[in-house]
Amino acid sequence: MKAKVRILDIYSGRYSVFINEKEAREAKLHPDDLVRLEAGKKTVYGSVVISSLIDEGEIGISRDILQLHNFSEGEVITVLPSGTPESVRYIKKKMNGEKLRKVEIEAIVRDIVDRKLRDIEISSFVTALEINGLDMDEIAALTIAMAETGDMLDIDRKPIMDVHSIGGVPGNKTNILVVPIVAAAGLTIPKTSSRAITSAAGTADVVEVFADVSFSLDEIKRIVEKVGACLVWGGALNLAPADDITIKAERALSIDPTGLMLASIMSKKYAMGSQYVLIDIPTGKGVKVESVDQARALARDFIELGKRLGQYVEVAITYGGQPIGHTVGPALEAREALSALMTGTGPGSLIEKATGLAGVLLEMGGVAPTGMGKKMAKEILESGKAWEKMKEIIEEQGGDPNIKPDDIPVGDKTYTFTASTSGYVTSIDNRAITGIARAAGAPEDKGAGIELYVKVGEKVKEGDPLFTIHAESEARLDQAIVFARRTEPIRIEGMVLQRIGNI
Ligand SMILES: O=P(O)(O)OC[C@H]1O[C@H](OP(=O)(O)O)[C@H](O)[C@@H]1O
Ligand SMILES: Nc1ncnc2[nH]cnc12
Repeated sequence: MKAKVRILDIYSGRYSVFINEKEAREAKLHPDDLVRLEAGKKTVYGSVVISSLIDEGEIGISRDILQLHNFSEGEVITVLPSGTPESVRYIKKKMNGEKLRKVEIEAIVRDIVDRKLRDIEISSFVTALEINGLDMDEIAALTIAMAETGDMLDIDRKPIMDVHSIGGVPGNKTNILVVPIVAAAGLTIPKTSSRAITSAAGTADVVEVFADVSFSLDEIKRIVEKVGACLVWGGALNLAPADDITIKAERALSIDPTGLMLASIMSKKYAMGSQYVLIDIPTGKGVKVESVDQARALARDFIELGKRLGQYVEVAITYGGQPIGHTVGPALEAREALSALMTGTGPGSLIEKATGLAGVLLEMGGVAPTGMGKKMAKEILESGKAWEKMKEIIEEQGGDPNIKPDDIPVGDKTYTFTASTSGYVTSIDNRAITGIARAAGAPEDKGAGIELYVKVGEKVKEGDPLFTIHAESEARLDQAIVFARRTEPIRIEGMVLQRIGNI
């Protein structure tokens, strides 16, 4: 059918197309059916919403659809039903535990990017990958398909360095220190990050507190050519666009299937033209990788995938048994990261990890002799050179380079938990800490999160403060308090762990 475009001020996070009830009946279209919109040479897919608010002869286009193509008000377009895409059959194959061929993986990725697959099918694909996994041939095919369905960055500098954490550990603001340290040593490091996937704050969520993170490829090229680095959100770019679509499903389910994680991370690195990549695998209880053996196996996969993509990859297995530093949540983490850069000091776990990772990159990039990288990274941090570089990055990314960490607002609804007994802290539960910060509103509420006053091994006295929850609303604070009471994230030697009666 032909219809006149009516642009609707609706933004729902779904690609909805609104059709008049009578016309939908005549065309045998039902709610959530996939339709093809043809405007000249451009084809866009959307899901049907039936509405009497739309007149006959009109088609309502949501703002989400406008992001895919700039339809104009009153433009006449063709609307056609679209059958189930062939790639759904391949998703079912993976659900049954079968190996996918390269062409099948390419079809799935193309249909994800073209929005022919809806959220429900994408979630099924992500779930099938979580349950049945991918082998290295499938991962390589997925990585290349993800990269090649988007744009590529071409920066005329060598070598191009990169760092990426697989995440999972709360408070992991480390790369906000690593990037300026490495760039201050003269290396080029165009860093893209995702927003939170399983945690309460992804690096992009934290940087966004004090600078813009959404840029076009041309803007990134300009920033990186000027200051040697950036700290941006990969999702704002058309780099491996299938990645950010699948991340949405991962975030909703709080899962990060290993094969998809490898493809997702490495497709972005490939598209950014990175030649030397350092992957951080936080390892410990309650994170994505719980044992060193698992971390080694994953490291081998990253290195092998890098070889197939023509990249030199090294992996650092890092301690992920408790949160990094003392803060969790975008604004609180931004304060801690900026303060460490500004003063050259901070929590041991943050400084040690950041200078350790930066040191590896300095050696990989050939600016530090083998074994001397960490020392050089520490000197760059302590001398203030990393902070100077960070100020350049902040300024180029539209932030205030004279920002003071304490100027950053944090949630003013607070509640502090205290020690119920005296003793040593024996464990801090990563999952519970993330759950509390998320219940408090992070990462969407930037000021929400947790300030930790103790770490594993420290001695506390009964009544000492253990952690403060910050939230932006009383309702969120109450939810976080309930979650914290239920999970008791900080364990102290001598504590009664459970009370069981009436069995
Ligand atoms: O912890 P979760 O949310 O699962 O993982 C997502 C985080 O891990 C990576 O960190 P980085 O950008 O390398 O610092 C991603 O980019 C993202 O910020
Ligand atoms: N970009 C990304 N995609 C998937 N998993 C990740 N873990 C950390 N970063 C990730």
